Order: sequence, then C-alpha cells, then structure tokens
Amino acid sequence: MDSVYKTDENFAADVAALLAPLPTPQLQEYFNKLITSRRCNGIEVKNNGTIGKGVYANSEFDEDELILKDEILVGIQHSSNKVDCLVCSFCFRFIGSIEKQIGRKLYFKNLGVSGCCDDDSSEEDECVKYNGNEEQCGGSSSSHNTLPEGVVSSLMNGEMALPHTDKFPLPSPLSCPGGCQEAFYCSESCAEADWESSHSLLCTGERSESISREALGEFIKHANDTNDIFLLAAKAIAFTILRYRKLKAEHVDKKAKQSEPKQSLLLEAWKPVSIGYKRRWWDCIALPDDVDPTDEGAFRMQIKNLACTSLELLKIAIFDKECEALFSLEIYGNIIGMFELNNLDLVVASPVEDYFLYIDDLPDAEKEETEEITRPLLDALGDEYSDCCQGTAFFPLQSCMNHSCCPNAKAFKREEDRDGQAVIIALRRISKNEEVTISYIDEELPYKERQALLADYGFSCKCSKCLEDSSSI
Ligand SMILES: C[S@@+](CC[C@H](N)C(=O)[O-])C[C@H]1O[C@@H](n2cnc3c(N)ncnc32)[C@H](O)[C@@H]1O
Repeated sequence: MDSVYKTDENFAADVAALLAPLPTPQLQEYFNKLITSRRCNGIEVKNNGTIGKGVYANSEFDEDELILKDEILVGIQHSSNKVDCLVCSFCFRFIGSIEKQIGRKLYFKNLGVSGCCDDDSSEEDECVKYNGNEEQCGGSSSSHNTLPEGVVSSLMNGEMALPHTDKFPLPSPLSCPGGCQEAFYCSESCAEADWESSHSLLCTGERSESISREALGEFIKHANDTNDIFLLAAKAIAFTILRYRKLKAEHVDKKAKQSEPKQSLLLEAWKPVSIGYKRRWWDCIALPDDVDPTDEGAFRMQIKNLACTSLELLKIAIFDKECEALFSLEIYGNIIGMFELNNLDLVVASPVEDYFLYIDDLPDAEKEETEEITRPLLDALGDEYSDCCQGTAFFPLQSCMNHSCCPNAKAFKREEDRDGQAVIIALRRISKNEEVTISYIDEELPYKERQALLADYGFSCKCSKCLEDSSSI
C-alpha cells in the first residue's frame, strides 16, 4: 500500500487542483452545454449558496410531465445481476431474445448461481430509487423445478422458439471488439462509444489497451469479491485518462505553438467527473447497523484499506504516468464517495415480464395452448422470473438535484424507457424558478428515520415537512 500513499504525498498540488471546485463561469458553461445536448431546456443548474448546486425550473411543468432524461456518465450493472439479465454494457438495454434471456437465467439457476433479488421495488415499473448506501446481496431461488439441460441450451442458442416472442424483438448481441467475452452490445455505436469512453483500458480481451490483462483480472476479481463500486471508480479513471489522451492528441494535431501544460489538459479531461459533489468514501459511508459506534474508527480504517488494495491492483493494470494524480488514494476515495452521495439506482424493466403478461392476457383458448409450453418455464424460473437489470450510475444533471421529503419530482421509468437513462418526472405542477427536488429516501418514513437516513448524506433536512414534523415531536 506504500506506493499509493506515496503518490498522494508527491502529487498533493495536482490532487488539490483536481478536487478544487470549478470556477462558476466554467461550471455554468458546462451545465448549459449539457442541458442543450439533453434537450431539456426547461431547467437550469444554479449555485444557491447554502447547499451548493441545485436544479431549477425555468419554465412551468405540469404534473406527470417529463423534466429531464439524463444520460449516464459512468454506470455498471451489478455483478450479481449479470446472471439474471443480458444487457448492453453501454446503454443497459436488454439484448438477445426472450428465449435467450429465459435460457440464460435457467442455465445459471441450474448451476446454482443466482443473482440479486434484494428489494421489493424490483416488482414495480417504478423500481428506481436514490442509491443510498446499498449492500450487495446474494440471491436465493424460491423454485426448485428444473428443466432438462437440452431445453435450456436450445433456448439459449436460439434453436427453440417460444410462441409470440416475435412481439418482443430485442437487438442481437454484439461481442466486445477487444475480445473479452464479458461485454456485449446492442449496436456498433454502443460498442464503439464504450470502447472509446473506458472499455479499451478495462477490457480483459486480447486487444485490451491495459498494461497488464492479468492484473486487470485480479482487480476485477477483487471488486467482485468485495464491492463492485470499484469497477465504477475504474471506469471514471479510465474515462479521464482516455479523454486526456484524446485532448493531447488534438492539441498536437493543431501544432500548437505554445504547448498546453499537462495539468490543464488533465483538468479539462477530468471536468465531467469534477462536477459531482464529493467526500471521501471512508468518511461519508454510513456506519452499518452491526458495527458498534465505539468501533467506528477501526471500521473507517478498514474501508480505507480496502480502497487502497483495490487502487494498488488498478494501478498495476492501467497506470498512466502523465495522469499519475488520478491514482492517488485521495482521488480514488473521493470518486467512490461521489458515487455514494450522488448515484441513482440503474434499473431497466425486463421484457420477459412483458412477455408473460402478454400471454396471461391472451384469449382463453390461445392462452391455454400457449401456457402448455410456457408454464413449465415460468415454474422453473420461480418468483424472480423477470428480474430487472440492476446497477448504479452517475448522471451529471440529475445528480445536481437536491433532496426534499415533500419532493416535486421523482425518478420514474415509463413504459417506453427501456435503457439505463435517468428519467425525472414532475409529481405536481412546478412553477417557473421553483427548485426541482427529489427524495433520496422513502419520504413516507417517520421523521426520525428520515433524518437518520439523510445523515448518511451528511445533512439534516429542513424541508417544510421536516420542520412541521419536528415541531410536533
Ligand atoms: C446529489 S448531491 C446534490 C447536489 C449538491 N447540492 C451539489 O452541490 O452538487 C447531494 C448533496 O447535496 C446536499 N444536499 C442535498 N439536499 C439537501 C438538503 N435538502 N439540505 C441540505 N443539503 C442537501 C448534501 O450535501 C448531499 O450530500
């Protein structure tokens, strides 16, 4: 761990520059460009002085109106969810076919590998919640029915066609151009965008641009065994390095008379990550219920050491001397802390659910005939037959939304929202100049529980509901 700590000492000034807030005009320009590119001109990002940035309406919104569809800056499907859903590694749209989705799930189930099935929200379309301080979980299966291996493999390899699946077409999966067999895509454009934004450095395939594929494998294994948030942090670092290299190449191409200092190119490359509200992970992570408050210091040190081990592995895999400050523990801790405080759950509803609902709605005779084929599949799949794609992602605009226990907006996936983008909808009429707020927690909880959960985000809520509730205690 020495080398990571040493990097921090050697690059204190570079690290401080990376963590310094952007000057207001630059910040404003950055968000104005984002708003234009997202075509969500009804909002603006402003610094309100007391609690930093916030999102404000600059036109009126009606109840249920779309306020913002925000694209992911960096996101991951949870490792444990990969056995349940085959999705595009860039946009998180389901891919393959209904048969392939069902076949894969049964195959892994027969192997005794089951994914994440944590929360009740996965049953609902609106299963989107603010990230909170989530734990990874191992799943369990409530069904013990199994189908013959031959049926499972013919579903997976496309030999067996189920009735009515033509109404639910999915894009064919494209393999990773680096040859890793880990990432799959819905289109050439997603494959290319992922390769350019981070995957070329994080791919374990033969065309990987990492320094050591073996070390990368070790880093990934460590993340999967401990906390897959490290995979997301690696994406943020790889994203910045690749942007830096691109900016540098453009600069050389322009045959600039005055060479741009290395640090200003790195700061420019880092800008999309710099705008997220940050604290160090080991300082802001909530103390788990099973840790005695007297052991808090030791717990936080354990978390810091875990991050240190992960960073050492990542450094061996993708280190870039010109971007050395990115490999400091301070930056790594702040990136993970940023995810802890800003990320939104990434949820995409499964088309397998739509398929079985469609069959359930068929006219009686046709339904009976179809169910002779599909019922054994449903029985074998069990309760978790239609798990959502679940992950976590950082969204640049949505992450500027502050919390209220009586919010006027919420993250809500509609029928047509079939990829990982964040969709923010008005819960009531919002007037011009009003702040757009969402709830980071279940706002129906009693006052004290709400305040305890919000303490994990480092603030005590003073919204009108909290002020009213506190006065009646
Ligand atoms: C997702 S960020 C929201 C944007 C943030 N204000 C910024 O400047 O980037 C979450 C952080 O904003 C602050 N925050 C959000 N809602 C708040 C509220 N109702 N009261 C006080 N602080 C709040 C807290 O520091 C929280 O950890």
